[in-house]
Amino acid sequence: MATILAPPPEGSDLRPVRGQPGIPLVGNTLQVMRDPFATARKRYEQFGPVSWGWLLGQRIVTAQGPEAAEAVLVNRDKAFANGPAWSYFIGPFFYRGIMLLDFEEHLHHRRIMQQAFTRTRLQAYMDAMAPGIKDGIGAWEPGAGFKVYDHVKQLTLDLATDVFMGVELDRAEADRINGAFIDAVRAGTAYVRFPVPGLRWHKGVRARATLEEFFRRHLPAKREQSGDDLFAALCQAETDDGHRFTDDDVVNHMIFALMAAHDTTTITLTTMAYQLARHPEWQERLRAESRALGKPVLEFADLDALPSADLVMKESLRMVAPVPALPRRVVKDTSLLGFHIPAGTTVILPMLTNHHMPEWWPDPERFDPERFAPDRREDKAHKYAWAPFGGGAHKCIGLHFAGMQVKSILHQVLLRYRWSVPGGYEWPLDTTSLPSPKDGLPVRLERLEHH
Ligand code: HEM
Repeated sequence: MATILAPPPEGSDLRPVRGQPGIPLVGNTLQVMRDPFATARKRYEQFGPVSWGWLLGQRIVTAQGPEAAEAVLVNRDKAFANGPAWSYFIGPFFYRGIMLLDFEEHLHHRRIMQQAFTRTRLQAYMDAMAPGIKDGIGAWEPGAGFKVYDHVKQLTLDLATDVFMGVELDRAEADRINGAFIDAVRAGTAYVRFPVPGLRWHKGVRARATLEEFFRRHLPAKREQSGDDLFAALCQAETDDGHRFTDDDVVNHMIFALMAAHDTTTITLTTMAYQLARHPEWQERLRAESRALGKPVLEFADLDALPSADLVMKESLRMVAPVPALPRRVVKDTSLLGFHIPAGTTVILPMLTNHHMPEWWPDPERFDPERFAPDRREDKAHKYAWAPFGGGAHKCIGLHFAGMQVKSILHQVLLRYRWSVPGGYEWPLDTTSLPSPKDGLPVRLERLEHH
């Protein structure tokens, strides 16, 4: 039975949001988790872009499509807040991370943080990660059943110690910090979960304490010395008018940035590896481009010299958006595409399924990187048709960093290895948390003799 979320104010020409809410609290959670694509499609066909239902213990309005995404992300009336919406999912572990701040305060922090993502800084991060990539992938063992996801996850985690923390750690300490980091992320990204103390939740809270203690201990030294890592950059970041981060800010932002950077890049690289295994002609095309560069390590100046890698990265981010949904809390009554949304509602932008809408993407299930080529540019159908990095005030601050890291890793891997999957293989994509292959994406990895 279709019901309305709330009646629009008398005399307004706004429409009520309709939906099939399901059982209170639980609602459509299982269907959405199991098959977000089919569920989104059905809702869109039944109710249009804006509908509501119970999801993950809350009354949730799902706002589908790029037009809704634009309205919410641009947030002209400041009706949509990040903090209360994201805190519900990740608050205890990523407390006061920049994505959880709002409005004036967020802008203030964002201006300072921008200083850690300047061109000069990015160049230094890129140089810092090259040796770690070489060692990391050099240790990969060729053969059948090589799990791409697990190896890439480990690699990005190891790189985080160099590029993000810049602290020399003995193995035991590195393992302890990595372990805490994994627990915090796992607690934070477990989508099927309510804020009830449970095992994962408690582990996450303990992990948060370990990370806080770690960063606080190293902070005085970082304040003293300059360095090419993000930790040093956040310690030194200063706006033109002299604003800097407090010690607490640095700790909170470091813990959040580690999380924001890690799983997202891992998912992007894994999706690219999957598509390049299924489409060997694309893998060869990218390899040829990398070889043509004639150098084993990608440099900052080479970032624009891999156009096919760009196309494949964009198409992979379209097919599997690493952040599958962006939540916002409505802080004052507002309207969205002519629908009345009362204060207190949580609105979700489903980026994962938006990228598969046939209204905006011809043949959306087809891997077709050329759709982003200059003569086609299907993403130009709407400014928010392709929005894996979000948009508006909270648009991903690390998007160039992500491109740099993905390309640096891919370049070295393409020169050293070839990989394949059996014909007809399709990965089992788990969409209950951040999207990832349930089987870890096993490939046959082959070492190339002359790289
Ligand atoms: C392909 C990889 C990545 C994807 C798809 C991605 C996606 C996103 C998205 C969708 C948001 C917006 C969230 C919202 O509006 O609620 C975001 C925010 C953010 N991302 Fe990324 N991200 C990636 C990599 C990174 C990296 C590598 C870093 C850090 C080096 C990073 C740092 C951040 C930060 C700090 C924010 C919060 C910005 C703010 O609230 O002002 N991300 N990211």
